Amino acid sequence: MSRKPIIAGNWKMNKTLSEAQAFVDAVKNNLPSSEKVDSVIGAPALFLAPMAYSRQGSELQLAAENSYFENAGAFTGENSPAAIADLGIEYIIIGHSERREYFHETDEDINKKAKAIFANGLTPILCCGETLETFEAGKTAEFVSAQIEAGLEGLTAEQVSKLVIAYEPIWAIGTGKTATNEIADETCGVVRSTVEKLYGKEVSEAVRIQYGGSVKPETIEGLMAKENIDGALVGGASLEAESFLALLEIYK
Ligand SMILES: O=C[C@H](O)COP(=O)(O)O
Repeated sequence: MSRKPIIAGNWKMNKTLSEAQAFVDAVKNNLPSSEKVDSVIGAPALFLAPMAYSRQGSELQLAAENSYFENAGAFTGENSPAAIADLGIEYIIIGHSERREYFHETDEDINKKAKAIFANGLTPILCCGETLETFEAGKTAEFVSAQIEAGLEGLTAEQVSKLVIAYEPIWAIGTGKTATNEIADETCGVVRSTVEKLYGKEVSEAVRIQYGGSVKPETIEGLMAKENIDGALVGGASLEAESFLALLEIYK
């Protein structure tokens, strides 16, 4: 089965609105066709409404970097998935290791977010990945499998077949240490096998799995050639328009 690649930037807490708008202006007419690849930028919630307006008519898709799991209520400072969906954007990233580590998000929170995002008609990009300690102890497969099982709890087969999962070894994020293509593919394969165990072959063949962690324009082609890798979630190399476009060059 051929899965459409999805290359997603994750800006994290970077840029001002004027910088974000300059980025959209620079990339919006230079992206490959969405028939070949989904080209996505994950931006701070503050910028999503103006970016959704200025990307109109282009191939640029947008992601929020997080949301809450309730649609409304007394949750000061949180962003509603319903309000994000109303902006007309496509994805919400959930369970990034920075959210898990610095904001103490649990697998249970992340699972509730996945359900809320699907209920609002958007697609979650569900992140998983192990620490250096877990990697060095040879426990990556069991750790990542457990994160996936907990994250998918109660989702339907139809939902999971539309899901995007990002495997990001924490030791490779922002460190310049990309996992080798083989390690990245092997663990993306573990993710796919976990989905197969839970939902069967058809769903596991449909789910798209990204690798993330120090992906650069020079390294993306080798990663994308691997069987189990369907895309990339990219931090640093997505911040400049030129570099983001270079990540997509192989799809032009
Ligand atoms: O979400 C993106 C990842 O955390 C990777 O960031 P990085 O490409 O700067 O290593």
